[in-house]
Amino acid sequence: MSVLPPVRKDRIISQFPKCFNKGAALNTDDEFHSKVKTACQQQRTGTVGRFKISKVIVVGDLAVGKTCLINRFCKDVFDKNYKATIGVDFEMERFEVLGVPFSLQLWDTAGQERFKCIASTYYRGAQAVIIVFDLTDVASLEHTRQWLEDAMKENDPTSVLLFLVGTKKDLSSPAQYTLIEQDAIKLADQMKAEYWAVSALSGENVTEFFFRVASLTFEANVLAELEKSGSRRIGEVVQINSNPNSLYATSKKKQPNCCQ
Ligand SMILES: Nc1nc2c(ncn2[C@@H]2O[C@H](COP(=O)(O)OP(=O)(O)OP(=O)(O)O)[C@@H](O)[C@H]2O)c(=O)[nH]1
Ligand SMILES: [Mg+2]
Repeated sequence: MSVLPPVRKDRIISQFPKCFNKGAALNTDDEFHSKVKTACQQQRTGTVGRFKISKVIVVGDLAVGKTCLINRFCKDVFDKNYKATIGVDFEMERFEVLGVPFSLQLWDTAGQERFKCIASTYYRGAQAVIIVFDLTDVASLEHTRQWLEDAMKENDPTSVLLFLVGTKKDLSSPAQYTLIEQDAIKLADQMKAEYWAVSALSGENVTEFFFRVASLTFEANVLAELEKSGSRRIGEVVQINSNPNSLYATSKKKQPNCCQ
């Protein structure tokens, strides 16, 4: 019996969400991976959908808008007053991807230097890292390299999905935006991160961005499960017969009876 309420209707993902910019995307596919689609149809996603919760950490300079970004998505609110995050906070978001339940644990970390040592103890075990900068503050973009380095000290760079997100899009003029976007795309490419530009105030691209995070994380998880299981089918119970005689009995049956 499930104790959880059904997933909210606006958290159901049935189509592969598009990237923001094809020049700085983790993948440019139009659909979920065919292996992933088949595994979901056949309910062979293993631990994904049953016990697995994927950890996502959100890092970046103070006041770039990490908390506002998360709050816009999770609670659909925006607070214009700055309240620094002390240490960390987290939100759980439940999705249904291709019919499979999937949860993200979003860790909102503090950007202020004095809370950084507390926050960094929560970096470990992330499946996705969201590095946030303010589109109106070029220094915050420059600092993203350091945030990436710190986050990667605690994680396996080969398996973590990276996102570079510019916030406060509503505040930047088109000319200012074009300039900073060029640098951000270059940097995202070097980091092997996917670039997004959003506004927590207007909500522009916020849902699209988190759907993309959920879908890419889900896809990576299912592919990893499929790989782990190798040729064996995920979810299949391998039965090992504990009676050694049964093996003998089978082969014995096949033996020609030489006494006849
Ligand atoms: N105009 C505008 N302001 C924003 C946006 N996002 C955040 N802000 C403002 O920027 C300030 C800082 O936002 P926070 O989300 O608290 O920043 P933070 O990155 O969580 O800061 P720390 O917790 O100290 O690391 C607040 O005053 C917000 O109202 C946005 O998209 N547009
Ligand atoms: Mg905060």
